[in-house]
Amino acid sequence: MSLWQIIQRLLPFVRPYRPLVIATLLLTLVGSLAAQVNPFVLRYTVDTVQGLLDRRQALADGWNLLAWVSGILLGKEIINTFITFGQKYYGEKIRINVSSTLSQTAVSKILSYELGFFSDEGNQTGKLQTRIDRGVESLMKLVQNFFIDILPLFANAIVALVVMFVANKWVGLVALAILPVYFWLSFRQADRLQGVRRGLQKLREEKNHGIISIIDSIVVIKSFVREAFEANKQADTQAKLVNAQLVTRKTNFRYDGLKTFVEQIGVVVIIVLTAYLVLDRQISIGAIMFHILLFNNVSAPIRQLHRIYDEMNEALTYSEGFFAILDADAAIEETGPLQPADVRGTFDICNVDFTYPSGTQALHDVCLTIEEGKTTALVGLSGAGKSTIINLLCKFYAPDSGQMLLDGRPLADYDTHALRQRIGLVLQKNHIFKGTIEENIRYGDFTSTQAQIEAAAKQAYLHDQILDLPRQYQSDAQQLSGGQQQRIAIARLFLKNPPIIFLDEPTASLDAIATEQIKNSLDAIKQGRTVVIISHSLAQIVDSDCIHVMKKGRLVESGTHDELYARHGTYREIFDASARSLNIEKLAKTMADDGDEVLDTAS
Ligand SMILES: Nc1ncnc2c1ncn2[C@@H]1O[C@H](COP(=O)(O)OP(=O)(O)OP(=O)(O)O)[C@@H](O)[C@H]1O
Repeated sequence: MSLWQIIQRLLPFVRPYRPLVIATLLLTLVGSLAAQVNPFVLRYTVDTVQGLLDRRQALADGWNLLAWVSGILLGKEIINTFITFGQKYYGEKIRINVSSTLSQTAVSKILSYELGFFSDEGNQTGKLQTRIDRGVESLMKLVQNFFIDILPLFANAIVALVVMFVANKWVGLVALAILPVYFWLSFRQADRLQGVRRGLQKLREEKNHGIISIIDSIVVIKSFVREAFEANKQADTQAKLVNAQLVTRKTNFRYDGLKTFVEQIGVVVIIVLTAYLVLDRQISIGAIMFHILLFNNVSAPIRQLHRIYDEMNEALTYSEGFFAILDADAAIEETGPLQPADVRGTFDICNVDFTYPSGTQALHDVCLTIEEGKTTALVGLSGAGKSTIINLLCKFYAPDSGQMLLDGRPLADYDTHALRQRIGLVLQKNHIFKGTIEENIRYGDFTSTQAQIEAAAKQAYLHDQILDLPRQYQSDAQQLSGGQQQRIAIARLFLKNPPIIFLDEPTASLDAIATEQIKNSLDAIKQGRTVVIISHSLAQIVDSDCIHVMKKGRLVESGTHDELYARHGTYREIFDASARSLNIEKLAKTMADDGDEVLDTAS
């Protein structure tokens, strides 16, 4: 991306602040004119003092001059203070507002993207966050450089250069001759840093991703005593980062030294030249100070040139990554025109193939039907593709090929948001947001009253446990146990009250009593709704109306529990293995013995 392209991309974000931009530009112009007052005043003072000395009129006549000069310089400084304040404040105001709009735009964009966007390697947590943070930060530096640094400095430099030329063309030429060397050095410096900076960006993303994954997996790390291993992994990235940062600093220091040297050559040449011109009686003695001060006005911004150019290059690097996030239009979730006012919930999946963006083909030629108002179970070993089917039914992903119909209409034709409003999804692990229990349950329906929230918590068998907490519904939801968090997800489902329900291992993290309670609650809510349930616990699915059995991404069997059991196929294999793992014989014997005891006592 070129600087011009970035400026064009930034314009729509800056445009709402047009009056502020104009005010800043005007202040800049006035400020750069005011900055030239000092050399003029100094030249006048030196020449007048020299005249007084030549005419042997010393202090008595000098007071008047000093009073005028001090008045002009202090008056100019007072005006300058207001100009600088206005310029900086308006510049900052533009910067802060544009930064906030950019961040908000990135957040809104990300929320509109499909799940595949987040599984891309460059968009993992931490990496994405670094790209947004760094991108906005760099773009803001660009806005700051332009409105707060470059404009005033360069306006100053140009005005000073013109004044130098007007005063004496030879001095003006010396000042002008230094500039190309300075520019050339600054550009070379920035170019050398360009490659390193791209590397730095990647390393910073990697470092942040690494830290976030350490926090996410801290329990596993500690339980396997892998602290040293994880620290080493980070140390490797850190070492590369240190190396890249040192290269950057070394390059900077080398070029900064060279540039200061070139600048000092300019100062020396101007002193020698102006002294010669004074001795040759071409200019007054005050002109020496006049030109040195003006040259300072020219070289001050040029001294900043590399920093500004550098930051601009940084902005180029990081803004590419940032705008790539804003521009990922291909990742925007697809939607259709159909508003499912009254969905019945019959899903027909025909010859569906599906491959995740990572390249894993999870479904092969799957054909199945999910009937409205019935409970359908998906059964299969881990990785068989059960959750993938739910992902497709929720339109989180689109199939590679084949047809997916809801109530006879292509799923793709449905308005995605409206469709999801009618689907309740409970996963094995559900996200609990930072906030109170009440806020987390209300996520299911923002319009619900406290009474409705409590009713949902009661249905999820969570209400009594909440009442035992010191702050009850206002307690921090993230501090709840895994099973309690699961019940929050189920309470959200009750509150949402959707006609279609997808349950992916909904009771996996619950204890036996809670599993039974929740099963009863879910059995109640299932009535008259279309339910798809995935569970490794056969007790959850034996009484489903239809069971589809998946194996390695393919549908291998379908039928009721009795039909599939009798078939001696994959379902029977899974069933027998489950029974063995539960030690059913022993359990049955214990229950039978207990039954005998009860009978004996009765007789
Ligand atoms: N987000 C993803 N990106 C890439 N591959 C994925 C993703 N999710 C699942 N897969 C792959 O797709 C295949 C099917 O996974 P899926 O989660 O549908 O299986 P499952 O039957 O639900 O398994 P489990 O019972 O363990 O939850 C697996 O090989 C898995 O590795």
